[in-house]
Amino acid sequence: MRSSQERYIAVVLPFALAVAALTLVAVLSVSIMSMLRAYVAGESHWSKGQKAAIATLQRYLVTADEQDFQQFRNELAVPLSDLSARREMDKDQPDWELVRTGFLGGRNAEEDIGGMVWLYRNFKQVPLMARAIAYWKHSDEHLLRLRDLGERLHATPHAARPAQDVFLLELQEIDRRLSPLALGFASAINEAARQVTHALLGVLVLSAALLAWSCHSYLRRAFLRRERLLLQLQQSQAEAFAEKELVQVTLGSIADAVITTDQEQRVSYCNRNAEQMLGLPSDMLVGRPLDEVCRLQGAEGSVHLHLQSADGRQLPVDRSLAPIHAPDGQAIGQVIVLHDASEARRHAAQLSYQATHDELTDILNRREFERRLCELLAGLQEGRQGEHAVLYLDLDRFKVINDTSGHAAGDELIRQVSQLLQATLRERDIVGRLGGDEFGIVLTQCSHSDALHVAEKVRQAVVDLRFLWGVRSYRIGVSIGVVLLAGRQGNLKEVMKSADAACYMAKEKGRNRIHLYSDDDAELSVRQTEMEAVSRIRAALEHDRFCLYLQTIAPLKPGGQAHAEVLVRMLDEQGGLIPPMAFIPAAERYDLMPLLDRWVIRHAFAALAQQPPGTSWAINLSGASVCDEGLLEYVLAQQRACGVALENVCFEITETAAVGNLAQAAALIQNLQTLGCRFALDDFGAGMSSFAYLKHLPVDYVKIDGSFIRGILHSPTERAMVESINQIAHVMGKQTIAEFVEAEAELACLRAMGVDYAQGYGVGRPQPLSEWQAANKAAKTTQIDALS
Ligand SMILES: Nc1nc2c(ncn2[C@@H]2O[C@H](COP(=O)(O)OP(=O)(O)OP(=O)(O)O)[C@@H](O)[C@H]2O)c(=O)[nH]1
Repeated sequence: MRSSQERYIAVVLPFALAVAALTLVAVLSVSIMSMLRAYVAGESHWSKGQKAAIATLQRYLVTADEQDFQQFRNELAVPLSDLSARREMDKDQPDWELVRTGFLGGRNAEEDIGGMVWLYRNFKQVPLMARAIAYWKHSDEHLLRLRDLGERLHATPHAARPAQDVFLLELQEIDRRLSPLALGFASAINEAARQVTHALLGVLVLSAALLAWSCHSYLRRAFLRRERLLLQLQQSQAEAFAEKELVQVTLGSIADAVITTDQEQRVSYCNRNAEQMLGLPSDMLVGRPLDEVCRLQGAEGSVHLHLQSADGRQLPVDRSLAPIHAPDGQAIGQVIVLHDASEARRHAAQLSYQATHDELTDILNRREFERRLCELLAGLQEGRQGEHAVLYLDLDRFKVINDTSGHAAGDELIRQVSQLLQATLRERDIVGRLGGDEFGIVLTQCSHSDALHVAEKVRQAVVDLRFLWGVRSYRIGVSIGVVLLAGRQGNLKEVMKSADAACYMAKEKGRNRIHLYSDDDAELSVRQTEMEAVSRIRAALEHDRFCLYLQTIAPLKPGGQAHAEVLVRMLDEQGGLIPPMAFIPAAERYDLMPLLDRWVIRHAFAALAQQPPGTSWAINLSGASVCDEGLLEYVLAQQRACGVALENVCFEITETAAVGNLAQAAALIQNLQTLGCRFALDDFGAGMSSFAYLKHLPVDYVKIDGSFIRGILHSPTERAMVESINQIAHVMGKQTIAEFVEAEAELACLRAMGVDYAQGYGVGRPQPLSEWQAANKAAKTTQIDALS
């Protein structure tokens, strides 16, 4: 952008130049005119001198008066002086004094001489000037002749002069010559003056026209520019107005309070919401110091503040500040935006409450309970002093209330127990619902002896609670595990595990009692080992860390079809095999078998669907799965998912599982048989009254318990048992499978008895699925041949 000085120069300079040019032209014109006028005046003196010289010489010719002759000389000196001045000027290096003396002698004014010299020197080549000078130069010869004639006449004595006529004639002849030259010079000079006058007049007119034209175009441009600026201004004004209007409407309609201040922190604007929040109208706010009208409380620098309005109300607000800057960057105020945070903070408080409290009981949830316990343990780790205790509570036979009076009754009881616990305990104790009918209590700063008393007080309070639901009245008990905390002691996981195990022990020992955890409690350690196994099984289920093994069941009669039993192995985190005995008992005790059975069904079905047609596998079902009402649907869903032929699936259930759940087992067997599945009764003979049940169980195969097979070669009783099982099964239309067959002799004996199939190391060891697949492909037929 040009500075104002530059703009001023840009405007003024053309005019200054035009005026200077005009002035120059005017000065030049006047000077040249005055120089020409000097030459005209000089010519007049020259002519007068020349004329007077001729006249006085003529008179001298008659009078011979010396005075006349002197006058002649004086008069002639005028043109001759001009001549000498001119001749001096024509030299390369003129003597200016001689020039000046010459022109002065020509009766020229002293002040004109400079201009005359300048004009002569600079314009002698210019045609008009050159013409005048030519006349002037032509006169030289005649002037000099006149001088000579005069001198000659003077030198000739009067008497000796020739006839007067000779001189007179010569004089007249000179006069005749000089007169036209003088006239020519004068007219040339006048012509020059005229032409110069015209030319300068033209230049002047042109310059004036030029000046007028540039004035006109400048003014026109300036006028147009002004018009344009005016127009822009009007637009800009309209835009500014619209923008201001938009800002005002926007600020007025936003839900936050907007306040602007000036440099002195005085309110310069506030919108409608600001008026409401601050409790004063705008005209009472504008101009007042911000601190006076907007009183905020809260930590310095915090955006979460409380605003105290003029009428004393406290409003939670979030504040944001933004400085306002002038175009030069200087801060000229700020914008303060206050957001009414009541709703947001209420919502946040509610969310935080929900995240930390149990929905049903309003006491702490498990996560918050554990977080607080964790804090306490961290304090102990850091060396903080104090004795505390953790109580793990599980209501006894709570299920009964749910089952007899419904879930709503159970919920109500859980609520009442929560209130009871809170009422029984001190403020500073931590009470939370850990899930279901389990509660956790941390007795903070409570001596160990007191802790056991408090636990007992809690137990008693629960026992004393008479829960009424409709016409029914219930009394419940609670089993409590207690872990005493002091000094550096374990992490949260360990403490909770110990409390849980202690609670379990309280249950095991007959319920409604307190069990104090101690590290060297043998029963507890068994329980903890089992619980660890349970968590390992759960993790393995979650991460699919199981694999399938297969053990061949070979036919002992020609034409019989080989099949195989599916066995499951667990993998540890490193992929190592965990034998069934290390996890099946724990899975059975902690109700994980249905999950495990489902895992096997899903994977075995998928693998079997990929086998050659006619391949048949037996899958074990635990007692718990026999009672699993959803099992049938699960089997169907898996069949649909992988398309396995159910005719190739045989389920094995143990005799004890079947007998323990006879009705469910019979129903399940029938339902699955209808779909094409077959059934085998596993470990047959192990039970006390196996035969009595066999007729109620419509199985296809009976698997003779391995304990009998081991004795068939040496014990007549065992052999008789196997024979009778085999016979009775055949009579009932079932096929038999001998388990744990190891020796060739056993095989021969079983074949002789007419047992249909054999399974055991003597037939084939359990193999991983892939190995079994490869081996079975090749050996499928030869194995049968070898056995026959
Ligand atoms: N009404 C209700 N029942 C629940 C809730 N959460 C879990 N349960 C039930 O509470 C019962 C807890 O059973 P358990 O603690 O295993 O058994 P119990 O009947 O108390 O018997 P023991 O603990 O062995 O003495 C289960 O039947 C759950 O379905 C709940 O929020 N409301």
